[in-house]
Amino acid sequence: MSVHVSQSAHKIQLWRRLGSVQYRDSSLLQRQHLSSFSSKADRNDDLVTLEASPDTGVATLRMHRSPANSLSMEMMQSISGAIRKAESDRKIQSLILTSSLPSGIFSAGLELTELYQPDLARLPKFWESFQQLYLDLYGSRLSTIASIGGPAPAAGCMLSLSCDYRIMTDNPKCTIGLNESQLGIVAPPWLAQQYIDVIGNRNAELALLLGTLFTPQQALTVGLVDELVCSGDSSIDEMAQRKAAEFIRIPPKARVAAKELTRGTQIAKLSGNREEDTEFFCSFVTTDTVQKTLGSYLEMLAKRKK
Ligand SMILES: CCCCC/C=C\CCC/C=C/CC(=O)SCCNC(=O)CCNC(=O)[C@H](O)C(C)(C)COP(=O)(O)OP(=O)(O)OC[C@H]1O[C@@H](n2cnc3c(N)ncnc32)[C@H](O)[C@@H]1OP(=O)(O)O
Repeated sequence: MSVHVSQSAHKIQLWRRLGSVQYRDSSLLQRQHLSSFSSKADRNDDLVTLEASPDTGVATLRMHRSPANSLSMEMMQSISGAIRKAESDRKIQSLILTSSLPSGIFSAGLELTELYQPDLARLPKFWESFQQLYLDLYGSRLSTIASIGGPAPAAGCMLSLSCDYRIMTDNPKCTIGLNESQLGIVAPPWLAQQYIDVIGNRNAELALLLGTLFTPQQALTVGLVDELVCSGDSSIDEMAQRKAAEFIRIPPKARVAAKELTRGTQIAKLSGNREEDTEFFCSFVTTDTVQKTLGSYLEMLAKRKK
């Protein structure tokens, strides 16, 4: 245990050195005015919808935080709340996670305004909500199916990695992967581990280094998604329902125990390390270097749109 703590302390020092100046005051970072990236807190009440069908045992969780289902703190809390609500209904055995945005975007990952020029009081709570969402979804007793009808970068990819099965629309414009390195940041260890577990060490190593966003065909080849549906085909929902029914046919206790076999260790690891993980994140993301890179990335996104 003491070895583990001192190694982690060493890692924190390393990240601090990577960012040349420690972020202390938001005024230090007010270089650019990015008017389109200014929102922080949003209303908790209309970000997701949960539709439970006791007859089939399947619940569908639809995300609709416009414009891109990016994960603000409230959005993550809403998704976590909906997962727990579905779990509390003993008739429900399966959960389909999908987006109901007209654009089809599954999720654009973490809300970048939470990371750029962050509210320092909110930042640890934001990260804890991200950890909690991972724990709730990855550790759910329900069989979980991600129905991915659009792009799923970074934490959007994490949402799908935390499910038991991933179905994606076969549209080359819809990409998926952990692209954090392109933003000058890095996925937390528990998210990187999910990637390694799903696509294997070598694929994950390369993809994490390069920040690769896989097309659906590439994602299928590396095993990042399990099945593709022809673009424009509305049957992605039907396929998700069919898969859910297949999982439901497995006796629940055996299904949950099988899941525990492969996920229990990672879940216990983060559960016992949340404070340190949060401290690490806050000190890393607030370094001047990371803030500068995030600022440039946001500008690039805004320019690309124009
Ligand atoms: C133990 C310690 C840990 C150590 C590590 C510490 C720290 C780092 C860990 C941090 C982990 C981060 C994980 C993340 O999730 S970071 C977020 C990464 N996300 C992205 O890179 C996605 C960026 N977005 C896109 O690529 C595209 O928007 C798209 C999702 C592919 C959709 O493209 P398109 O259909 O063309 O739509 P637009 O680009 O026009 O976007 C529509 C709309 O949405 C806004 N937006 C998009 N993404 C985000 C976002 N992530 N946050 C906030 N807002 C976003 C975009 O600006 C447009 O807005 P407007 O319509 O208002 O202009």
